[in-house]
Amino acid sequence: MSIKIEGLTYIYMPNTPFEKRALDNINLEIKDGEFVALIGHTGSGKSTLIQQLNGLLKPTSGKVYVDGICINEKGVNLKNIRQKVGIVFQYPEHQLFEETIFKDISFGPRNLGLDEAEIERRVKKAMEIVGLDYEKYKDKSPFELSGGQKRRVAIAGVLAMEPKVLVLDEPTAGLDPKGREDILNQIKRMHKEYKMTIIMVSHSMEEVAELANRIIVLDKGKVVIDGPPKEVFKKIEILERVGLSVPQVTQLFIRLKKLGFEVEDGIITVDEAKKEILRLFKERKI
Ligand SMILES: Nc1ncnc2c1ncn2[C@@H]1O[C@H](COP(=O)(O)OP(=O)(O)OP(=O)(O)O)[C@@H](O)[C@H]1O
Repeated sequence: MSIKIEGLTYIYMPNTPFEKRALDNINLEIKDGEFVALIGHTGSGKSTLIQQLNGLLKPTSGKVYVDGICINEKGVNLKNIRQKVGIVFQYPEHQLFEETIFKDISFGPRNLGLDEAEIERRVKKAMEIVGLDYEKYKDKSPFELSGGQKRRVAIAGVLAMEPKVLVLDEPTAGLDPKGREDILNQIKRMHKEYKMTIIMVSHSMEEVAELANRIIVLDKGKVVIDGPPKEVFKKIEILERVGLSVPQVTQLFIRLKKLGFEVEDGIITVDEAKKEILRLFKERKI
């Protein structure tokens, strides 16, 4: 299922002194199965853009197509679109409210009017994807859990709608390193095993280098770079101009090269760095 964005502009509070052009003529196509990272400095328009993907915000001008359907036309069933494109907002655990984890995760499917067996199947599957044991947790209160676990329950609530595209707005914000790693591993699984299309907003270049197949860089509501991580992280000058950087290992290898070591270009993950350092040792270049 693809998402296509044509000439999308969005202005907050138009024709007032507070008018703000948050998105400025965005053109994009996101294909089935992609893992896209959306990065950009604070205020660059990332959250505004993702809210356009399921019709939560309506374009000032331009169009958004989901699965070939223009979602901005009158009469479009937005409930249907929101089932296909699930959004996990920042700190989604703040929206947990039911007394048990089962009830919380089943809230969306129940609203769809599904029968009890189907609701249970979906809750079980969603909990499995986020790594929460169904029998152990289903009757517990979500408020008894750790921060990372609460977030997983919240994500499971969106997964229970069985979206084709999952949009995550800074899914690791505020978590400790273990919580971060767990959530990232689960997102990786959703993409690999469950074949979901993932769009992830992140401030961490390390996370993005590790996970995404494609990076879209926003600045002042415009797309300034769009490409595979290795290509994007070569454009250091543009990234710095828009207040971003490259992963720390990339910075390290750029310095090693400047110092005269014969290192490969385009090292962006810790794993690649490890292999490259081992190669240098083997070939006695360090
Ligand atoms: N409800 C709103 N009313 C008016 N202006 C807004 C509103 N929401 C966002 N903006 C403005 O629109 C621009 C884009 O904001 P947006 O939240 O989309 O950026 P962002 O890249 O998601 O930032 P962050 O990384 O801080 O979440 C900013 O200048 C912001 O101040």
